[in-house]
Formats: sequence, structure tokens, C-alpha cells
Amino acid sequence: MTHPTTPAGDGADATIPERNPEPTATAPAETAAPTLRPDDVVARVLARAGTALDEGDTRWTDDDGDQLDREERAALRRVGGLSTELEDVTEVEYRSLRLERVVLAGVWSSGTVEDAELSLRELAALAETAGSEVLDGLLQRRQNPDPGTYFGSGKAAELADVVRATGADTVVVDADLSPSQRRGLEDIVKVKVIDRTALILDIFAQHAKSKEGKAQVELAQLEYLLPRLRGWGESMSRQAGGRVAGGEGIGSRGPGETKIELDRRRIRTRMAKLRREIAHMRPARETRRASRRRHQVPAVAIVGYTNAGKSSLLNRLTGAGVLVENALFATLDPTVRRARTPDGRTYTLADTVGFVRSLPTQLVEAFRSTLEEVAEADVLLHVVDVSHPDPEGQIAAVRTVLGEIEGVDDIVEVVVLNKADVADPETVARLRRREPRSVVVSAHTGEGLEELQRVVAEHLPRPHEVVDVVVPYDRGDLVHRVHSEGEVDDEQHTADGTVLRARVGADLAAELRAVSVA
Ligand SMILES: Nc1nc2c(ncn2[C@@H]2O[C@H](COP(=O)(O)OP(=O)(O)OP(=O)(O)O)[C@@H](O)[C@H]2O)c(=O)[nH]1
Ligand SMILES: [Mg+2]
Repeated sequence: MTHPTTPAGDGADATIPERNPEPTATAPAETAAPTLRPDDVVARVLARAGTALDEGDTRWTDDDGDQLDREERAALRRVGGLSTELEDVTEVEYRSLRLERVVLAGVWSSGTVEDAELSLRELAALAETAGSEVLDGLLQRRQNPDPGTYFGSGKAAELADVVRATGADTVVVDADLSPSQRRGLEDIVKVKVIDRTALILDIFAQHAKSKEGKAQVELAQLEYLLPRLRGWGESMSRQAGGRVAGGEGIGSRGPGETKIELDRRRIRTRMAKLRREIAHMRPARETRRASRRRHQVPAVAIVGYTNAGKSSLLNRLTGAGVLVENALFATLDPTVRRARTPDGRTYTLADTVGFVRSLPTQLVEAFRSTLEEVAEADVLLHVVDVSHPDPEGQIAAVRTVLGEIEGVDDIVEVVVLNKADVADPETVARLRRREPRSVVVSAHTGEGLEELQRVVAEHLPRPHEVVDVVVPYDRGDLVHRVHSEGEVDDEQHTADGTVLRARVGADLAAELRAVSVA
């Protein structure tokens, strides 16, 4: 973290503005640091980006199945006013977070003010997905973040006023804060401060379902937590007059300074245990993958920004009944389903966890084994929400994460421009020009899905061993496999068995030749 080059005093470089400023003329100047009134900003923040979290947007078609997961997830929503702080140190802080009434704060340092606002809007959608109520959102124009408090102490004090005025219990900062920045800011705003990474980790923790997913998320949380432990009890109770005075309230039952060393040790022990457990779960996944490989079933992986419509698309193509929710990171566990090309070949279609800008590295690391599913694919369907205000930005973010996974560079990527039913046709046209290998679809209306299936079929690897065999009638299973895995050129039933001329994968070819009676 570098110091600002110009030693600007707090306030000189700008703008978490006064509460209740004089109403000024609209249209802040483009060049100078404009002053954004908090009320302005919150109004913009609450205008949703894309279709994410538009009330009532999620529609289920028959393809989406019963959506049983939904009820379960709804039951897991946070309940206002209830604290679920747990004694176990591995649960400290994150499980005990009460993100109910939050104020968002971000810094606008480069790019346009629209970009900065879009980022804050996404943060609002993330916060709501985590179950919080967003009370206000503030953007500060500032060249470089302050190394001590991120916003600078003067502006942080103004943020503290906003927190007090709104009755917020948490500040969510749209950035990655260093442990000391978070601490410095907390000491001023006097409520819990979390950053984007912690928020995303919290959503993942709420949504993880499989044993492996849960273990991966917990590991990522602990890794994040370890350098950030602080003595909540002591520091918060010091702040007489603050909302958490008297050692009561959020986080006040966390570890005191004296306990920190002990906690660190317990956390490390827990992390080691989780790593061992995850390592044990891997073989099962690898076995499944290996068996698919052995049968040479081509694999297609659906990737894309969170809320792009990946699960909807999977359901449409396979009737899988995967949870579709207008929330970010609805899907954490990869679902693999069988699908068929129009000409009858079988392939697997895998739904994956959604990506987001600056996906916490701890999570990329933790989900590496899940993401390997992607690296093994023959074709990637990169689903894009074309109704989003910045689809290009989302495409770039997804490609950045993909770039971190080994072995994806040479996989065919088909860009699926989804939500065409609600998108601006000009945006669709612009993206089509930019992404030549793309298909325009709507998982809702079904538009474009036939073409998509055709394009998928075209890019699937074709089996290339030519066999000319007679399969005895007691090996109907092999004939069946030839139909689903390969391409049959000729088939006749004779007294000896089924005469087959077909193209199949090498392994199946070997098995067929071994049983052939010709
Ligand atoms: N209008 C419209 N909405 C869609 C379309 N496809 C999906 N949606 C909606 O977009 C939201 C997200 O859909 P999902 O399929 O859960 O998206 P996802 O990419 O799997 O999201 P995560 O698992 O959270 O990363 C839901 O509200 C869907 O109903 C579409 O073609 N048109
Ligand atoms: Mg999903």
C-alpha cells in the first residue's frame, strides 16, 4: 500500500459528503471530483444492475424442476435481530457476523463514475444476497486509499456519522482491506467493517451444500480470518458511547487479545484437518471423472458470471432441476448431467460456480478442485447476461478467473449471450460482433437453444476409430454404447449378431473388436 503522492489533508481529496448538504444543482462536473450526495448515491445503488435481484424476476419453467432447494435456502435466511454467535473459534466472526443493516462505502479512484457506481451496485446485490438490508451507499473520490483507514480519518469520521444516523451495524467496503486498514476504520466507525472478500465468503458459507463445498468454504474463511484476528471484546468495549459500548452487541463475544495466540493455533489445526478432509474427498470426484473419460463421453462445462443464467440453461438443456435463484452465487456445487446432441450423441453438461469481479483468491484456491471440472471439459459454454449494463466487463472478469486455471487455454469457448428476451438489441449486436463464436439465446423463452445445441454438437470431439464388427446378441450393452457414444454408419441384424459399422472412441473400439464374432 503506498501513500498518496500529494500529501492532501483529509477532506482535500474528497467526498464522502456532508449529510444533508444544501441541495446543489445536478450534474456534477466530469473532470473535477464531483460531490455525490449520499442520497443521490443510494438512489443509484438501489437501482439494480441487470436483472440481479430485481424483485420477482426469477421465473421457473417446467425445466427448472421442483426447485426444492429454494425452500431450504429460504429457511436459512438470516433472521433480523437474532444473533447466532458461537463459542467455537472456528466459527468466530464469520458465522457470527450480523450483516443486517449495512452501509456500503467505496472509493472511486480511476475509470468513470458509472464504473464506480456499478461496482457499488454489485456490492449492494451481494450484500442483499447475504441477507442484509442496504441502508446507504457512499462513494468517495480519492486517488489513493489511505494506508491507515482506507478513506482517511476525516472522511471515515463522516462515514461514522452516516452509520450513526442510519443505525447501521456493519460497514461493507467495496475493496480488499488490509488487516490494519480494517482495524483503523473500525476504530473510527465503531461498528464491524467487512470488505468485499469477507462478504463473498459469507455468501459462499450460506450457500455451500455438499460436504466438500462446505469444507472448501470454511478453509477459505479461516485463511482469510487468520491474519485478521483481533480482540473484539476489548477494542469494542473501549468505545464508550458507541453503539457497542459496554461490551454488548455485535462481535463483542469474540476472542480478547489475550486469547488470540490460542485462537491462531486452533485455527491452524482446524485448517490442517479441513485440508486433509478435502484431499480425501478428491479421489471420489476424480474417479467419477476418470470413468467419464474412460467411456470417452465428451464434457461440456457451463461457466460465467454469477446470475448470468447458467443453471437455467442447464435445466433447459437437460431438465436437471438445478436451483435457479435471482441471487448471486446460487450455485456452489457443480452439477453434472447427461445431455444429447440433436444427432443422438451423449455428452455431459456441468454447471459451475459463478464468477465475480475480484473473486477472493482464497476461494479460487479452495474451489480449485471444483474448477478442475472446467479444465477437463472439451467445450466451455460461457454464459453472459446481455441485459446487464456491463456485459463486456463480466466477460473479462470471467476470463481472468479462467486464466488462473491450468489447462483451459486450448478449450473451445462458445459465448452464450443469454437473457436476449430482456436485453437491448443494440447490446446484443455489439457483443455478437465482438464475440464471433457466440449464440444468442434466452433460457426463459427457449429462443436460440436449438442453434446452441447445434453449435455444441459441432464442437464436441468426434470419435474417430472406425470399427466393422459383429456384436453377439448377449452384448446388447455394447451396441447401446455405440449408439450413445459414437456414430453409427450401418447396422444390420444377422444370425450371428448385430453387424455394426461405426466410429467410436479407442477404448470402445478395443472392447468391440474383442467380442466381435466376425
Ligand atoms: N429474463 C431472463 N431471465 C433469465 C434468463 N435466464 C435466467 N434468468 C434469470 O436470471 C436469474 C439467475 O438465473 P440462474 O440460472 O440461477 O443463474 P446462474 O448463472 O446459475 O447464477 P449463480 O448460480 O448464482 O451463479 C434467475 O432469476 C433466472 O430466472 C433469460 O433467458 N431471461
Ligand atoms: Mg446457478
